[in-house]
Amino acid sequence: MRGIEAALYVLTEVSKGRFASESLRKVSDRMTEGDRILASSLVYAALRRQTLWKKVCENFLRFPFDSLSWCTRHALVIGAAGIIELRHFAPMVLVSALVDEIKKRGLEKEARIVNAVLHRVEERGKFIVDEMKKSSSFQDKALLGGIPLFVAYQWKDTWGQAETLKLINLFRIRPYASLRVLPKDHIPSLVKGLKQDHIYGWPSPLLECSVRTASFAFPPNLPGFNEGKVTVQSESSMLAGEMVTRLWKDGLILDMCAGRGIKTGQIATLLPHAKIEAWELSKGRCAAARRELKRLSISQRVIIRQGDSLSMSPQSTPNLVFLDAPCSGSGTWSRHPESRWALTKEKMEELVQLQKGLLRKAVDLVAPGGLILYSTCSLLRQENEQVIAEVLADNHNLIEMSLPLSGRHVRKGRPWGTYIWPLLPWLDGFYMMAILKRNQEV
Ligand SMILES: C[S@@+](CC[C@H](N)C(=O)[O-])C[C@H]1O[C@@H](n2cnc3c(N)ncnc32)[C@H](O)[C@@H]1O
Repeated sequence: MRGIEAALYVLTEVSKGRFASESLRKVSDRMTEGDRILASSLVYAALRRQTLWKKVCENFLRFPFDSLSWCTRHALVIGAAGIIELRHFAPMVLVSALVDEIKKRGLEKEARIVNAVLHRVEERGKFIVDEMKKSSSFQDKALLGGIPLFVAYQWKDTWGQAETLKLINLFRIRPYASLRVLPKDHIPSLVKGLKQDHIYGWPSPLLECSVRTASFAFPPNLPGFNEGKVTVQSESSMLAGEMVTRLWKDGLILDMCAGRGIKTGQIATLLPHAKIEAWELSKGRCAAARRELKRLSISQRVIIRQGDSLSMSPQSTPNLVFLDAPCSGSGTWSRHPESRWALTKEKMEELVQLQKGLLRKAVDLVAPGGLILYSTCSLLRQENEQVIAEVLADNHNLIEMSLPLSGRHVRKGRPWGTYIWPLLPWLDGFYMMAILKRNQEV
């Protein structure tokens, strides 16, 4: 498969709700190394600033962009991103390959449109983008940063314009992979093994069990991966798991949203004496979580259950509830740029209702005197402080417990909880709040 064909395929998969990285991985063994690099560069350049490329193309269209077929829209976005952002290959080679792809699908008229528009983008596109860079308009800055406008305005309301512009720029940092290494005495041999694979890795100054790499992709055959000693996980995610282990004293830990079991596995590895029950709605993720726990050799110690946490009953009353809530993922938008464009105001409202429902359920379930850790990988106040505010308003026996987090990457929520700011390539944006359910009603 050629790189340009693969890029079109991946954008089609993304529009069906799939992750770009997974879709790229699916076709990677059908490509040469050069085509793999080309496909991945085009896909990420296109996805990071999709609305910007659309806007540039609209300058040269006489009818609405959205009236074109999906495939043509993808070709235009890939073409504009490639021509303006990627300087290492000839634009006309890209344009003719994209035109051929559209022709192959029998869309002769749209192929002519792609050809005409992308030639104009080649002549004028860079100038249009340079003019936007000079503009002081907030809207242009959001477009250039690849942040959906309604989110940029919500951040502006929360953090103010100056902070929001800094945050938008942080989303241009290229994310790198960090590795959770447990037991941590495996770190030296991992670093050595990575070096043999030409990957630079070094122990993180932030977390004892983390190794940072300067690699974007998941390095296959990591030394220690099959034995469960190494797991790809962002440092913010590791911090959330670590907070659970710091809050635990005794009794059952209930993980309400286990996903693929990444944090569940971390918690169970760090707390060999804790009893853990983990729930997950999705059948596929539940199966992935079971595989993950097997890889870590801890399947015996964790009960994984598939079902809706809004209506479940755990086997006993938990002393600690971990609610790693489903969210917009806005803190991980550097890593998963496709999620930026999947979020709509309506989707956001649905998520907020779900988050409130799950948090209310956590409050009902946790033992008096017990704790809840609420976390999201979102930097949107609606999914964080506002969810907490509503649940706290209905339950006067709940209070915030402070978390042992400090450093330049830590920010206080307003007024509750703590944000991890995505200041470094290994840190996603995260929010966490520990809640104590007091023993007596007040
Ligand atoms: C943020 S992810 C969890 C990530 C996970 N803790 C990890 O570290 O891999 C949220 C998860 O909640 C699940 N979910 C959504 N609604 C749910 C519900 N009502 N009950 C249980 N799980 C739910 C989603 O399928 C998703 O896997």
